[in-house]
Amino acid sequence: MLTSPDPVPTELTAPGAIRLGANQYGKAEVRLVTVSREPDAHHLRDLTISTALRGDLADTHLTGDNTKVLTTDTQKNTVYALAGQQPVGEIEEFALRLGRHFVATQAAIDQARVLVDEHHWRRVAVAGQPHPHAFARGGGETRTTAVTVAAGQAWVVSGLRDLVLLKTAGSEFHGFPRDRYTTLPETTDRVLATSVTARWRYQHLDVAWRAAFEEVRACLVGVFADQHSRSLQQTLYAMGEAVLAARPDVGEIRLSLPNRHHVPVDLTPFGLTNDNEVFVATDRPYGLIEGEVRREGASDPGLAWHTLPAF
Ligand SMILES: O=c1[nH]c(=O)c2[nH]c(=O)[nH]c2[nH]1
Repeated sequence: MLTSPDPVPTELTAPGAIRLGANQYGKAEVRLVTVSREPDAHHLRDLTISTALRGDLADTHLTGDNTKVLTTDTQKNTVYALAGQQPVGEIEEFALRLGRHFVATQAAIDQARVLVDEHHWRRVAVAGQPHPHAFARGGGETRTTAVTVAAGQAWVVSGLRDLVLLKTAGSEFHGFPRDRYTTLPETTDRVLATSVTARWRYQHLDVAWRAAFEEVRACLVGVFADQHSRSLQQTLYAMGEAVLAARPDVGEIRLSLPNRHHVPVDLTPFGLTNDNEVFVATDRPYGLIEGEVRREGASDPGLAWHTLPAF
């Protein structure tokens, strides 16, 4: 005999209003390369740009009426068109131009988010001379910005990622609790390595973007190199503290520091000693140390961090 299934609790079956939640749309990872051809040398910029628009976009979702949808194809074209009208300048300036363009020209759009990554190329040297128009991709480090434009306001969070740092002295790690599962030896002399992702919020827009970026980067690198580290956590805080001390225009900084472990290899099976000179660099798993360092009394971050991650 067939039995009817257990009744489903009514609160799970009762019809409730179904609504559209938060949404945004845009073109992700538009690749833009510009060459400015000056008489003596060419200058190269290599950017990846993502746009995302928010606003009165219910119709396209609910009825398929696209009258308020500035197409993602148009957003991509706008990136190229604005780059063609004047030099892109600093990534923050270009992101602000793009974001302001979308909010100013589209009645239905009240928020634009623009992420820009800058990829580095170094001018090559040939016979010791800087070449006028040949470049080599400069490592993996990327300069980033995330700009939000809304109702006459704008917020800028700039940063970097894949800044790989390593030091062979000045790093200890000990004093941690040992339980029945702890095997990690204490160390007073270890290799410390990480790949820095950093994002910091500017409290206003009147900033010399490149100089500010260089100063923040120099703080991060300088502290990593010079601080005597008792943990990557201590290093994270010291890096953030140095940035906030150097840059009053930065309200807070967020850091993500993977611990790229360098483990001394046991050479005793080979009848050898390892005097802290031979390591295996392991890629996973890795410790991941993350945190924010904030300034008391910083300005309201508004929508600044809502850009990150993209959604
Ligand atoms: O700097 C460190 N912090 C940790 O929390 C940790 N944990 C670990 O295994 N090694 C390290 N190193």
